[in-house]
Amino acid sequence: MSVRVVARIRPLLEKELDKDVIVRADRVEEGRPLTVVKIPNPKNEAEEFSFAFNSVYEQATTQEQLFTAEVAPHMKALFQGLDVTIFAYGVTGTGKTHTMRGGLRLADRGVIPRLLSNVFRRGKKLMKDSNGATRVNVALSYYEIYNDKVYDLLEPPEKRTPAGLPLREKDGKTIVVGLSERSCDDLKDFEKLYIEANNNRVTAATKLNAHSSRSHAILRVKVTQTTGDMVKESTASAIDLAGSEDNRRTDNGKERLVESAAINKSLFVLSQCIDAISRGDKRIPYRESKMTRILSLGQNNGITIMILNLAPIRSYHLDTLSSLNVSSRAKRIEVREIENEVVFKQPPRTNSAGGGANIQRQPLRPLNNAHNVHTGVLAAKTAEKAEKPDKPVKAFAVYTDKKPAVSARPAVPIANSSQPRQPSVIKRSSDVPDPLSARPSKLARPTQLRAPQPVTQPVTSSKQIVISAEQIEAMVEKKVAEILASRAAEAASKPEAQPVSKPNSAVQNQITEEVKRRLEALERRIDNEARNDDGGRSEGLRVLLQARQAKESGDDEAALSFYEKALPYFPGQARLLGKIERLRLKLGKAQGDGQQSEKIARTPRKERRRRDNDEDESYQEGTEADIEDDAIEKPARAKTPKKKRAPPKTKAVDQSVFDGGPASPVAQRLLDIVNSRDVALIKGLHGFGAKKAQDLVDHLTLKGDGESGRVESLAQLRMLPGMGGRTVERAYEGLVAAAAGQ
Ligand SMILES: Nc1ncnc2c1ncn2[C@@H]1O[C@H](COP(=O)(O)OP(=O)(O)OP(=O)(O)O)[C@@H](O)[C@H]1O
Repeated sequence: MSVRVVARIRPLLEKELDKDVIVRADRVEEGRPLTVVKIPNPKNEAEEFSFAFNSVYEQATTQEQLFTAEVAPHMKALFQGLDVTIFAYGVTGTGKTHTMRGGLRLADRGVIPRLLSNVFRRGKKLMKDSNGATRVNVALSYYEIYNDKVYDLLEPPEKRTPAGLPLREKDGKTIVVGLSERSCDDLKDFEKLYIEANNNRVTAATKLNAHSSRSHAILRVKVTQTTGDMVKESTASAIDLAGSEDNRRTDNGKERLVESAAINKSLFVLSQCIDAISRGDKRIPYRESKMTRILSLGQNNGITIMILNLAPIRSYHLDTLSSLNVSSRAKRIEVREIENEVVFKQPPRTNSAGGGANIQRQPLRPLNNAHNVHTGVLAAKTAEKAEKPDKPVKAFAVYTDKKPAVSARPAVPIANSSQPRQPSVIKRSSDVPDPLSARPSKLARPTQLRAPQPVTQPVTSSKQIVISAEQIEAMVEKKVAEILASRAAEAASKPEAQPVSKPNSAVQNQITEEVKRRLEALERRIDNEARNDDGGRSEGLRVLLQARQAKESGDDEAALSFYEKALPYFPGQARLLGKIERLRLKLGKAQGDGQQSEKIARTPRKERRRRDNDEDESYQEGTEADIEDDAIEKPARAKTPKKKRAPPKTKAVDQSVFDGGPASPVAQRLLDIVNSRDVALIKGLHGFGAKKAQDLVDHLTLKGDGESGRVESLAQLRMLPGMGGRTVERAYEGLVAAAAGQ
């Protein structure tokens, strides 16, 4: 299922009563729930932007209403073994802490105390209903991320070390090493702990909020249910993020500015992660901030609810628009709804006969991943009941009121939690392949909770989600080990080949050191590439690495095969083709199917050089040839200012295509690329950089997903911001040249 994103508009504060209200909740149709936030276009007040969410809560919404609609329905799932994450996001002073923590009066209590109250109540009921056969334990940990450092809030501030607590990845989850955990028996226990811990949290008065949170606060509520030797554990995480701040408005002093920079940076990384996930990128920059590592949006299993807090007044206008944009994209993020595994307690170790050091310990046996009955059944039932829309609608919708956008492209209201949700509505059909946004699919869930069973196959996603840095690391490590092993075997099988004066192991060491050094350089290079990757380029480089490794180990057949596999990632790359050709010759293979090789051989050197220069600049910087020749032997090349590339030489272009004339096939191709809104694709256009591509996509996104957001002609494209001068012509000529070179 997708991350559920709901918006909450806070009421006016006393000092704001005379201020101009510009944000309002709306519905797509009379009689439907509130699912739309409307806000004027800052550049044209007559125009209004609309952002659709799963649910929208207006100013008068009480704490209880929000909790009942958004959090309470997931408590059952928590006890069935699913992790639940709720986080508040928004600009400073918009009500995140109010939503999560709330006030001291009963009616003002926020999501966190209500959640705990619900957990204790359910736990007690479960124990009672099972006549004591099931025990439920609740344990808390509470920490903050302040200036990108993690501090335990359950420990007094004197105990903090300057570096804070380290993070580590374990079983696919990020854990804070050395974090304390306190068992909690009832609400009173919790409140005492929570109030004390909050006194340790860094807050300060800023111009925009008298009690501004200067840190992200993460409360983890671990629920452990024990029945006999069966242990089920799940965690509810409630996260109160610090708010982004526009320091032109805050008058922040030096200390506040440092905090603010850390807050803004982590929130920026979060928005980058959201963008990358919603685009289907392979690399998600989670690791660039501790907050995103911990939040692991889209990587964590279970249920995730994002509460976007909004202030309704004009002074927040641009900030509100920016957080509306980010959160709208967050709705595209899919999370896998998988319960945590049930484990069996270890029998106590004894020294009796049959035991002893030689006996292998029985490993903890995961139960079959029994899936969430509640949401699964509910979803299935409601999907049946739900009236079927004519066509699936994207979850994300930004549109303006200028056009009859609502009816033209109805943002199907995604049901409020108080109503059954319709996951099928917001999903793309699985049988329509969408290469631009490969997303992890939801796992099939059985409809019945199964009895404990012996180990079964672990459930895996049907699609590859991301190749993580760890996986790449593991892959490279494995390769290094393989090469070292094959070198060792080679050396052992040919003792006569070793110089007599050198002992075998010394030569081996020398070789392995060399191989290691070279592979490390390659790994570093690939890591760098992966950081900047926006397409299949790092995948291509990974294949090239394998080719290089195969060559290192003398396996020319495998090397050739890997080089050939890499070719689609770098089509027409002369050096790569040259390598393939040389290897083919060396292996005595016919060139019949190597048409490209022939083409290279016949292409005059000058022409080849010219074409190489016109090729995608990104490949020029990261070619395998570079890896071999430069990255290993030389330190990273000093960055010299990029020379402006000369536009590719093409035949005279018919100017009418730019002035509203009929679109040629190339013009249509250009428009298709632009309308794909895929930064990676657009960036590949001649004369486009990452920024220009991103700006264009942002502009189109703001215009909405309807007709007004599509570019229908090159003349129209030329009118868009940043598309002036010869930008469009250059992109067009680049495509003409590419077509001619094919
Ligand atoms: N729904 C609400 N009802 C009443 N008052 C609210 C509501 N939401 C926010 N407020 C008030 O608005 C002010 C700012 O709210 P809060 O401190 O929760 O903002 P925040 O988003 O957590 O800010 P920061 O990021 O700076 O910590 C507080 O005085 C709070 O009591």
